[in-house]
Amino acid sequence: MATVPADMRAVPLAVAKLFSTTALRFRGPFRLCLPQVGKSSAAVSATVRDYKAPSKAMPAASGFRSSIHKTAMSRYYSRRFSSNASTTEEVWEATTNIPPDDRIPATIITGFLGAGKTTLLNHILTADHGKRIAVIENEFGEVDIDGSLVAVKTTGAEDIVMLNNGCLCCTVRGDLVRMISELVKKKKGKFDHIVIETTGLANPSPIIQTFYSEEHVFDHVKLDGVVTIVDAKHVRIHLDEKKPDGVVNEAVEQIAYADRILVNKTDLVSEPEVSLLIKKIKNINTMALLKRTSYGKVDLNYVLGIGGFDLERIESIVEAEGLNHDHKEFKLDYDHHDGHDHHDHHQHDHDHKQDSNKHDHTHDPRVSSVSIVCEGSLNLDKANMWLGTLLMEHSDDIYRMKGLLSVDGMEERFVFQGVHDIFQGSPDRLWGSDEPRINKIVFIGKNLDAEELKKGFKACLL
Ligand SMILES: Nc1nc2c(ncn2[C@@H]2O[C@H](COP(=O)(O)OP(=O)(O)OP(=O)(O)O)[C@@H](O)[C@H]2O)c(=O)[nH]1
Repeated sequence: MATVPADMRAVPLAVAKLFSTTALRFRGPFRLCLPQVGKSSAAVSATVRDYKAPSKAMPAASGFRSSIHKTAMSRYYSRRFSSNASTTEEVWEATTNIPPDDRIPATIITGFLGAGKTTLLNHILTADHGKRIAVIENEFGEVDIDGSLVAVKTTGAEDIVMLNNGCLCCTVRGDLVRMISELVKKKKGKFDHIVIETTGLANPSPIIQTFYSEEHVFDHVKLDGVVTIVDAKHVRIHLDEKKPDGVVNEAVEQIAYADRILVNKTDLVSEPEVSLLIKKIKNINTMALLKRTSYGKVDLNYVLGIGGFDLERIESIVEAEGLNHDHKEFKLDYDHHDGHDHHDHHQHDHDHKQDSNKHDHTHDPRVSSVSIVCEGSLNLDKANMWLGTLLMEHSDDIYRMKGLLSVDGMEERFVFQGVHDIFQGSPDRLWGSDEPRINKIVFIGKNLDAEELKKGFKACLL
């Protein structure tokens, strides 16, 4: 089982502490790190509790192939891991443990069987965006690799590795790690971006976690975003499918983890059907941006280089939450002066006002988004305890979260993002002197108790 380096792990783990002056990445019992009041602070990245590593046993034949595709050469722009970690000496030492962000960005393309993943991939590979793209494909069963990927022929793959019979989220995650490691070792400098196409039955969560839990991957590759392509014609059947307790509904999960959602095959359905579907999708994930597409035709900037896991982008994401650029009807009616939440129930109410005939609650009701928008400043200790305890107790159910917080005594805003038990946080820019201190948090997950979350948050306010 790969672990994070010892110097990153060597932190006391006893106390739940979220905001801190140190930048650490660790596993073990939870510690969140809040800033020490009066000191500048740096990023923190943490794994909340011990992560269950994938089995190292390789299946006899497992489901990957990788290839590097060339289009025009382009310069790769590096970005820092976290924005402005102006630091004390102690902090500086810690922050040096976090690799500078010249890591290779990786995009996960997910979506149910037949939704159009390969079609989108081909669009990406044949478009003129100047990026050299390494592709990792995960297929179930035997496939004709040359036949199934048109772009291999048109762009010329430098290297193809293919493995079959396994789902990336289950048995072959070890292969993903190995493949990324090999790409980095043997081909670094020859590609600018990695695109991973999952099988239609993959749950994105373990794949996302691989980018944080596997040292070799984390050090060289950063997750750029999860793009979920949805079959507008058929997805509803899958979203509505009742699964036995404990069995994942992949179609719902794929939507829940997404940074970008492409509602594809819009040529096959009527406009009202698409609108209704979009409402269902937004009930699951209010955070992702969404576009309608046909044959995966989308501006590539919309799916590549999106920084879905970057702390620097948290603001735009929490600002945009519910305000989908493609579908303005999902704008949520924030009251910036009274703390309140937006939950799928709220969204349902909202939708019903617009169309009272459409009672469309049939997706897995356990997966939803909760947003909290509230002015005020948080007591440091209470916030640490609340968020720490929340993740300790519910990290399995919290798929993704993002937030921007005002902490009492801290001059900067604190931004964070998390996936289950993985937490990254950092102070970003200073609050403006006249700027209202508005906290914004979005949770996406299973069985989220909106009232409880709201109550817990409010109890941390001064
Ligand atoms: N009408 C229509 N067909 C589409 C569209 N996008 C993809 N298709 C077709 O849908 C079929 C499945 O597309 P793929 O791109 O192979 O889907 P996939 O998600 O990779 O499929 P799996 O790998 O089997 O899960 C193909 O025949 C595509 O040509 C679209 O927007 N409209």
